Amino acid sequence: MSFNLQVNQRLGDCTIDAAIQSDDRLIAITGPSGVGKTSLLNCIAGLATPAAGHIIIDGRTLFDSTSELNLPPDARGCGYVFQDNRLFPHKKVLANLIYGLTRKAESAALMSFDDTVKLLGIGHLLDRWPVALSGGEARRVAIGRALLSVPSFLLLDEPLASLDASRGEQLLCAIERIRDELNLPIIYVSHDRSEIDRLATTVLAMD
Ligand SMILES: Nc1ncnc2c1ncn2[C@@H]1O[C@H](COP(=O)(O)OP(=O)(O)OP(=O)(O)O)[C@@H](O)[C@H]1O
Repeated sequence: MSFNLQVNQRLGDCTIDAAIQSDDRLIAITGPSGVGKTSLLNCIAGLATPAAGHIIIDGRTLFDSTSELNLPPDARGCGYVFQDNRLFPHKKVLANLIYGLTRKAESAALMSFDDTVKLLGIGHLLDRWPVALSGGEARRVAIGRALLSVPSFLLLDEPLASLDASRGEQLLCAIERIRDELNLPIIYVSHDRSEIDRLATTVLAMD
């Protein structure tokens, strides 16, 4: 099974009570602003600890409150593309991209560096500083960096937010290819129903 998640968490006034099981390689999480979508991703990445539940991805248990198993973030193999990208501002795009790659055998890569750059259309940006990227360019670099880190699974938090229709369509096509060509479990967070209908058949609606 690709995903077997049950997460209970309380954050201030917000209570997360989420459960989903799916064999799909891409599942979507949707719901209104403030319902806890990002907090749920943080639990899956290991950046926050649920009060109770389990997180099992591709048969690998990352968290289980019953057996008190809680893998640290760097043992989870998570490629996390944050809403605000979080590129290293002091490294050029090329250095951001190879940051993860240099820590692992290049032969283990899901896709070669050149193919990743081509898929995301970022070849002309390699010598730029992050501060000189548009929102859509930075998002594509962040996805490239996550893919090149050879993740066991990918978390995409509102990846199309703040992009215009044409840039959004380009990125959606790239995500469809990642979904179809790489054998990688993906969790896609969005509040946009049309994006979700296009990408996912398994949807966790939080409310
Ligand atoms: N560490 C924390 N302590 C207390 N409350 C928190 C904490 N982190 C998040 N929250 C609250 O939990 C709620 C859920 O936040 P979260 O960012 O997960 O929502 P979201 O569904 O991703 O929203 P958006 O769609 O706007 O990004 C919010 O009310 C937020 O203020």
